[in-house]
Amino acid sequence: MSNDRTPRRGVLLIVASPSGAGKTSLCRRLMADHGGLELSISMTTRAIRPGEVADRDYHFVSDDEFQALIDADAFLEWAHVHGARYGSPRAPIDKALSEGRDVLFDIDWQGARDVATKCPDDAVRVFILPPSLEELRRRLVTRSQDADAVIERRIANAKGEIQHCGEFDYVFVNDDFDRSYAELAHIYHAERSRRFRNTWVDAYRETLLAEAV
Ligand SMILES: Nc1nc2c(ncn2[C@@H]2O[C@H](COP(=O)(O)OP(=O)(O)O)[C@@H](O)[C@H]2O)c(=O)[nH]1
Ligand SMILES: Nc1ncnc2c1ncn2[C@@H]1O[C@H](COP(=O)(O)OP(=O)(O)O)[C@@H](O)[C@H]1O
Repeated sequence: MSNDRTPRRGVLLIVASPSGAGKTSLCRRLMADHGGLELSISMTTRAIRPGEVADRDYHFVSDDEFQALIDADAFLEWAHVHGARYGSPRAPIDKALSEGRDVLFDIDWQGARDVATKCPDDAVRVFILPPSLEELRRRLVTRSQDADAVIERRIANAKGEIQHCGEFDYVFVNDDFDRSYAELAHIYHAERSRRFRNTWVDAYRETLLAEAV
């Protein structure tokens, strides 16, 4: 029997959380463990942080460049978040899906809602809650990549984001990192296995049924 598991229909796995809850760390590990998963690298008008790498973490662009991309309909979705603009470029997503790969998004609730409206069968939305707002602050301070005023703004925005967690398909609390990672990986594996995504099964079944026994 062939080991070919194509064609298949890709998952658009969206991970959202308030800033500091741990979504970037969880997404990085999921990417490292799964070769068939492509990270959607967003465009943003916010400043680059210490430790970030341009075109790996984000494509950093000016306001004018971002506007030109909106005008060219180059985003699957975009939104204002924490005073900057962020968007998911359409072309790499279309390419990954056409090649049968899955796409991982680290985007906010507005982007999650938009992608789920545009791609209702393929979007899978995961929301990550912090154990407490006090712990959220501790993580943002420990990460030490943002100025105090930026941290305060993110904490102030956290409640607004948490209010939207009811719109998501899956929600869990990121207390213990390894346990949370296992939860995210299980969600991804289960969603990948859904029958309608695995269109190769039709041909596989016929081969099995034709096998002489
Ligand atoms: N709608 C949307 N949100 C995004 C996109 N890229 C990042 N975000 C969200 O913007 C928020 C701020 O991201 P960032 O500046 O990296 O801060 P962090 O959440 O502290 O890592 C987070 O909620 C991200 O998930 C995007 O392309 N579209
Ligand atoms: N389960 C956890 N327990 C303790 N610290 C964590 C946990 N998950 C993530 N962190 C730390 O919290 C900080 C914020 O995590 P990050 O992944 O950057 O969050 P986000 O992308 O949601 O803003 C980082 O320093 C990260 O190492």
